[in-house]
Order: sequence, then structure tokens, then C-alpha cells
Amino acid sequence: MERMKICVLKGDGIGPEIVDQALKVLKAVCDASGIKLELDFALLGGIAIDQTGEPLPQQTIDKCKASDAVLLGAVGGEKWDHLPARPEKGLLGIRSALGLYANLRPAKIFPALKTASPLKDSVIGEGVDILVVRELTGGIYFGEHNRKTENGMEIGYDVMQYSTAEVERIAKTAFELARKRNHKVTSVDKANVLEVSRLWRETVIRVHEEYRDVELNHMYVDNASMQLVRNPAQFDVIVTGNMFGDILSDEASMISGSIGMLASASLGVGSLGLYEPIHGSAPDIAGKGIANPLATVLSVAMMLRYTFSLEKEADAIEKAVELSLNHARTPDIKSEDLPVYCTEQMGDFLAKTVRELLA
Ligand SMILES: NC(=O)C1=CN([C@@H]2O[C@H](COP(=O)(O)OP(=O)(O)OC[C@H]3O[C@@H](n4cnc5c(N)ncnc54)[C@H](O)[C@@H]3O)[C@@H](O)[C@H]2O)C=CC1
Ligand SMILES: CC(C)CC(=O)C(=O)O
Ligand SMILES: [Mg+2]
Repeated sequence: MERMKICVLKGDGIGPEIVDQALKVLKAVCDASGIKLELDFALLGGIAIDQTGEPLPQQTIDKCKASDAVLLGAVGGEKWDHLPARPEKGLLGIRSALGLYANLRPAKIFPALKTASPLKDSVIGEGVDILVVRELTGGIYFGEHNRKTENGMEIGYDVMQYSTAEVERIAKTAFELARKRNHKVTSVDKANVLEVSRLWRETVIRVHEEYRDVELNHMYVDNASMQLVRNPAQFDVIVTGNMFGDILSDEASMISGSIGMLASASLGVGSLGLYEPIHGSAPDIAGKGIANPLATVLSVAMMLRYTFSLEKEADAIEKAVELSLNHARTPDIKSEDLPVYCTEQMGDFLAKTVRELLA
């Protein structure tokens, strides 16, 4: 590989702080591997509203489409919550515009972080390594959101729907990924109540016919959220809809010690992938230099692996993250016997370590 072109969407809140650290690491990889790194920056979310009046300017879509991959921080903040054009609409919009229907969110426990997990050793057992495969461009987040008045009463409603085609493609993604892992898929729905979930379940069962080598089980989402903390080691791949996947992956992140640890890859119809941490813009800690950049850095590792097939380089980033956990910590995962690093120091350490590992 000679060159890579990345479109960078820093977004709001801690977005710029964490993306800057991830870019240091990406530059270190490219320097060490002789790859020419071309960066293009575009606006998304609140900052885009401030500068253009809309959360997803057409220019941002164009710049993403003209790149090999997209790196995103996070969007949102109270400042824009009262506006009809909220930052989150920009986020949903870019996922949809790029056809990114599969959101892969790996939740695993790094050995050094076992003590940071709120779960007891007896629950963690040999370790936890879950891949949440979340449908990302359909479901309730993309249905009609509206209000109406009935009998003088104001009613808010959001429509949840899935077509068989949408379920088929995400189920296929989950089964394919399970084949490269431990051959087990848990499909999470609420089929005891929701018609959309009944269709979801029937469709997953049908797709499973082509993947008999993969074990399939079904779980209602309320039970799944309980099982995640009772016995997380039972899960390999979890496939679920947009909203359930959003919620379950935040819950799964705490198993690994902090939401600041969970990376994600959003993949879809074309070769373009978007990579982002699973957390939001964390306005409560923005500008304080204490945000954990590891989720964003690990998202760069996913980018190198999924978009560029650069296994050695992705491994080096993951190794650097592992080494960092025995060297220093950001406050969210702090440990009494290790120094506390600010966001920047962590980025510098990771970039230096990646350089050394790839030298
Ligand atoms: N992908 C995205 O851009 C997302 C955006 N949001 C938006 O972000 C804003 C804040 O939402 P919240 O519900 O507070 O969720 P959040 O994920 O931003 O924060 C939840 C809690 O986790 C902490 N946290 C998050 N990331 C962290 C990190 N890297 N290091 C250390 N601590 C971290 C925060 O300080 C906060 O206490 C809202 O406007 C929301 O809509 C929320 C989720 C995803
Ligand atoms: C706008 C929301 C759907 C963002 C979010 O919470 C997520 O994608 O994890
Ligand atoms: Mg979320």
C-alpha cells in the first residue's frame, strides 16, 4: 500500500481531543510503514450546525465518498439540543448516506483491565470477547418521529420497522463474522411483544439455513441485558437491531472497564468504512484533557484491518494499547499503582510505542 486517504470528522465535545490522539497513532503507523497519509477534514454535528446551519453538509458526504475510510470522533451537546436540526441527525445521516448498515462493536477484557471491570473474577472467568453486530441504518432510529394530538392530548411517536432484506444482510454479516470467531450467534429481539421482532427472528432462522456450522440461539433483549452482566462469557457474536444494539453495547463496554475502551467499525454496501468509538461527545469532561482516547485509537486499528487489510499494523496498535494499560491510565480506568496520564500524554505514548513496534 502506497497511500491512504482518510476523511476526518472530529465532531463535538471530546471528539477533537480523542481524534487528535488517534491521528498521532495513524501517522506513526504510516511513517513506519512508508505509507503516504492524506487527511481531509470535514464538518459533522454541532460544529457543522454552527458553521453551515446543518448537521450534515453535502460537502461532508462528498469528502467521505472521495476517501478510502472515515474517522469520526463524536457529536452532540446541550448547546444544540433545542434545535430541530440536532447534531445526532448528522450522525444518522452520514451512516445512511454511506450505506453503513453493519456496526461492529467488539467488547473484550484486556487482561490488565480485569480489576477495572465491575464484574467479579468468578463472572469474568477465562475472559470475555464479544462482538456486537448492530444493524445501523434501519429500525426505530430511522422510522417516522412525530407528534399528534388526540382527544386534546399531545402524543409523541416513533416508528420501528425492518424489512426482510435489511434483516437478511445483517444476519449474514453476523454469521460470516462468527465463522471467523467461535461459531456462535445470539440474535437479540423482543419477539414476545413486537411484530418487527417476530419478522426479525423468522428471517434470522431462515438465513441460518446457510450457516449450519454456526450455533444460533435467540434471546429477548431484557434477558440479554441481564445475561451480559451475569455470564458475559456465554456470548460470541450478538446480532441485533439498531436501538437494542446501541444500548447493549454501552452496557457491554462496562465489562471491559470503561466506555472509553470500545471501538467500532461501520461497514456497508461499498468498500468505504467509518470508524468511531462507541461513546458520545462526553460534554461533562470535554476540554479537561481527561478523555480516554483508547476507543478511538482502537477504531484506527479496526480501520487498518477492515479497510486496508494491514494486519501487522493493526496488531501493533492493539499491542501498544495493551502496553499502555501497564504503563499509565486515563482517570476513567485509573489504577493506584500506575501514573494518571492526560489524553495527550496517552496519545504520545501510543504513537511512540507503535513506532517502536513497527521499526
Ligand atoms: N457516536 C456519537 O457521536 C454519539 C453521540 N452521543 C451524544 O453525546 C452527547 C453526550 O451523551 P451521553 O449520554 O452523556 O453519552 P457519552 O457517551 O458522551 O458519555 C457518557 C458518560 O461516559 C463518559 N465518557 C464517554 N466517553 C468517554 C471517554 N472517552 N473517556 C472517559 N469518559 C468517557 C462521559 O464523561 C459520561 O460520563 C449527547 O449529545 C448524545 O446525543 C451519544 C452517543 C453516541
Ligand atoms: C445518535 C445515536 C444513535 C448515537 C449513538 O448513541 C450510537 O450510535 O451509539
Ligand atoms: Mg450509543
